[in-house]
Parts: sequence; structure tokens; C-alpha cells
Amino acid sequence: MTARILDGKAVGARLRAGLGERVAGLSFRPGLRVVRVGDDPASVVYVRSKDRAAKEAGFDSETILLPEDVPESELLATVRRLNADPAVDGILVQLPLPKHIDPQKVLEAVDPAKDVDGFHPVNAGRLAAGLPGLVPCTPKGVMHLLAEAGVKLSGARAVVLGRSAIVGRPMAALLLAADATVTMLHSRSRDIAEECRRAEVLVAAVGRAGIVRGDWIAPGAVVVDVGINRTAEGKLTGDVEFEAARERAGWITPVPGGVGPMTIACLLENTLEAALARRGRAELEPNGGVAEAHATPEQSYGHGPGLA
Ligand SMILES: Nc1nc(=O)c2c([nH]1)NC[C@@H]1CN(c3ccc(C(=O)N[C@@H](CCC(=O)O)C(=O)O)cc3)C=[N+]21
Repeated sequence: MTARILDGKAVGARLRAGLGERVAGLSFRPGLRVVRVGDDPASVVYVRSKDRAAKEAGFDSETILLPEDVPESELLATVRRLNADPAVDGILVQLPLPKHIDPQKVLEAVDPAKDVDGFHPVNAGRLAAGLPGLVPCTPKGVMHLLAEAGVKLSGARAVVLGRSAIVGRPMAALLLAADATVTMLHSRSRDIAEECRRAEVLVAAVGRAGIVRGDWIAPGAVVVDVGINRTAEGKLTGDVEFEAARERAGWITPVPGGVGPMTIACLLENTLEAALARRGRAELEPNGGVAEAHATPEQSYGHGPGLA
């Protein structure tokens, strides 16, 4: 079998076009502010893509540039100014930050209602608890791709490789909310290859080129590669041995052109959701509204025996 390609570039473009139509129908422009500190070359590229995508879809987007040696206090003051600015619906502080700045302190300074990255502990906690909130863009984008492939997640064996706060953990929470049976694998896990071979849905978010071997893929599995690694020759490559995995998988995301473009589309989706919620025009949904998690009786607190 040769896998079908889950084309994040195309799906992301469609999602952005739909958001553009919704924004065009509003009496205001949702405001996005991306803060970039210093000139990390990857950050320069990513932040430019975000700004361009936002403007194309009709958002009021501005990038705020601060010097590499900006004091932490000044970055925090910038975030507070954006929190207080009514024209601003979404705030994103691009990571990584210079070493003299504590990223956690900065992420926690962002108003959770404007936290379009979904990185504030309030939003992370709400996702973990199955409550409405802003959901991190990359795992949200993965859920869109799985929906696009028509994957039935309820009861499916899903494996998430990697337990980062920005991808692995929220990814597992979203899959669980969609009623998948979720296994998280990480640096201390045993029998990783065997665990992966049991996966009907495999999400790789480690950040090591080719760490997922082709023979770890179950026949017909849906393989989502979140890794973005740069080879010695400067080419982008994922965490999955793409060519070998493609021979076994049912669906697979390429790198580039897979999850990356979905991340940017979901940033715009979150900004629109935050803008509507802040104006009382819509409620935030559990799981970013991507996966329709249906609370089964045994999941409700205190209702008799059963697995939760
Ligand atoms: N506060 C914060 N939020 C983020 O969401 C965030 C961040 N910091 N820091 C860095 C990572 C990385 N990230 C990507 C977004 C788009 C692509 C993307 O569109 N990639 C293209 C290729 C881009 C290229 O050619 O370099 C693709 O995969 O096809 C990749 C990576 C967001 N991040």
C-alpha cells in the first residue's frame, strides 16, 4: 500500500479562505499581535508567514519587534500593554526567547482570553479538564487534518510520541476528548517500536529527524509528522522516515507541507474565536470545536462505576 498524502498546505489554505470570508462579514477586524524578540532566522521566517497569512485573511495584524537584549521587564510591559488594548484580540510571543528571559513568566503574563497560542496554564488546564478555552495551534491543526482524512477517532488506538507542553500533551488531550485510546510515549518509555506498531493513529512530535522508522508503522495507519528538522544540507525533514513509512501507512503528512501550514491557519482560527468570544458573540468551545467530544455517562463526575 502507498499512503495517501494529507496535504496540510491545501487544507490550511482552505481553512484560511473560510476564515477570510467570515472576517469579511464582520463589522470589525480581529486584531493579532505577534511579538518577536531578536533575529533568530527561523523565527523571522515563521513570524513573517503568520503576519502575511493574517493580513491576507483580513485580520488587523502587526508584528512587534524587540531587540535581542531587551530586558525581561520590558517584554512583560509590552505584553501588558497588549492585554489592555481593546483592538487586540490575540497575542503571540514567538518562541524561543533569548536565554536571559524566562519564557514561562512571559506566557503567564498573556491574558488567557487573548492567548491564541493556548500556552497559558489556564488554557492548558481547561483543555486537560475538557473545558472550553483556546487550544494550541499545532495539535488543533492535526485534529483538522485527521477530520479531513475521515479518521474515526472514537475507540481508535492513538499514540503520541513526545510530551512537550506545546504539542504532545495538548495533542493527547484532544485525542482523548475525541474518545481515542491514547498512549503517550517519551524518552523514558520502553518498547517504543512495539507501541508504535499498535497505533492506528501515530503523531510524532519529538524533533529528531527520522526517529520513527518505516517498520514502526502499522499497515494502513494514519501518520502525522509534527517534527520540523533541518538537515545538514538545509532541507526540512520530519521525525518520520517518510519514504519507508509511506509504503505502509494509509495516510501520511509530508514535511514540509503537512502540519506546519495548519499551525498558521489555526492561529488565525484562534484569533477569530478569541475576537468573537471577547465580544460575547460566541462561546469558546471545548477542544477548540474541532473534535466533537461527547461526554459519555461514565465520564461525568460521580456517576457510578465505569472507566473514565
Ligand atoms: N509562540 C509560538 N507559537 C508557535 O506556534 C511557534 C513558536 N512560538 N515558535 C516556533 C514554532 C514553529 N512554528 C511553525 C509554524 C509554521 C510552520 C510552517 O508553516 N512550516 C512550513 C515550512 C516553512 C519553511 O519552509 O521553513 C511547512 O511545514 O510546510 C512551521 C513551524 C510555530 N511555532
